[in-house]
Amino acid sequence: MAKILIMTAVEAEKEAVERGIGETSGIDVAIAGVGPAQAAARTAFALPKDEYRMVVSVGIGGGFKNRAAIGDIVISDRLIAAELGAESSQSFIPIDELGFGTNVITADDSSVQRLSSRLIEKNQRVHTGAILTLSMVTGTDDTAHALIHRYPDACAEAMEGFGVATAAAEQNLPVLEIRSISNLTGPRDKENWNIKEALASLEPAGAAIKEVFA
Ligand SMILES: O=C(O)c1cccc(C(=O)CC[C@H]2O[C@@H](n3cnc4c(=O)[nH]cnc43)[C@H](O)[C@@H]2O)c1
Repeated sequence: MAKILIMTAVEAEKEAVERGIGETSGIDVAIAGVGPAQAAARTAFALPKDEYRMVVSVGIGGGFKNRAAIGDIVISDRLIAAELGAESSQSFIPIDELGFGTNVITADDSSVQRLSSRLIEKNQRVHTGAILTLSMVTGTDDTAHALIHRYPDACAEAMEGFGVATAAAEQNLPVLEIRSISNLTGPRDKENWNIKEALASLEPAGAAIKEVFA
């Protein structure tokens, strides 16, 4: 049976996910690197190495205030390249409207729901919604508010999901993104990042991927 490919940005995320998965031959976890370009390139490089039926981008991320708190898990129903488009004096114009492709890749709804239910059974706090992919961590309330204004269903932001999804889509493979929240989006405040708690939440995420899909 074809396998599942999980892409994490860094080794610490990979190790956390692998602890949750335990022993299995049906899932490979690979390092995507940080940022959408490297994530797309590394995913495209990994996919021909085996036969895969699904790709999952997993890692820590920033939660939008009042939508996801530190330690919570967000599962994407839409993976969005939040900055892919053009700025105008009036508003942001997404690349779809410019006629050059899309900045939204949609996840399979039943996969999102099954994974969400499994994580709730594991007593995780779970949200489903859009996850934004950015090249720069949001560092002001103004930017966070502008992003929410542009994407009202956004729950979290990170830097790899749309890159991973773009490589998967090129192979007509379904994709999911799962983020455990390490920080809230807004003013840069490293003291309030809790990477340890977010990495701990990636373990049940890995276990749930295995139990639901593998
Ligand atoms: O600003 C710093 O000093 C700093 C220190 C440690 C890590 C960073 C990162 O930018 C990590 C980016 C990495 O983690 C994901 N991530 C986590 N939170 C966010 C966020 O609020 N916005 C975007 N990305 C986030 C991201 O996917 C990268 O893999 C900075």
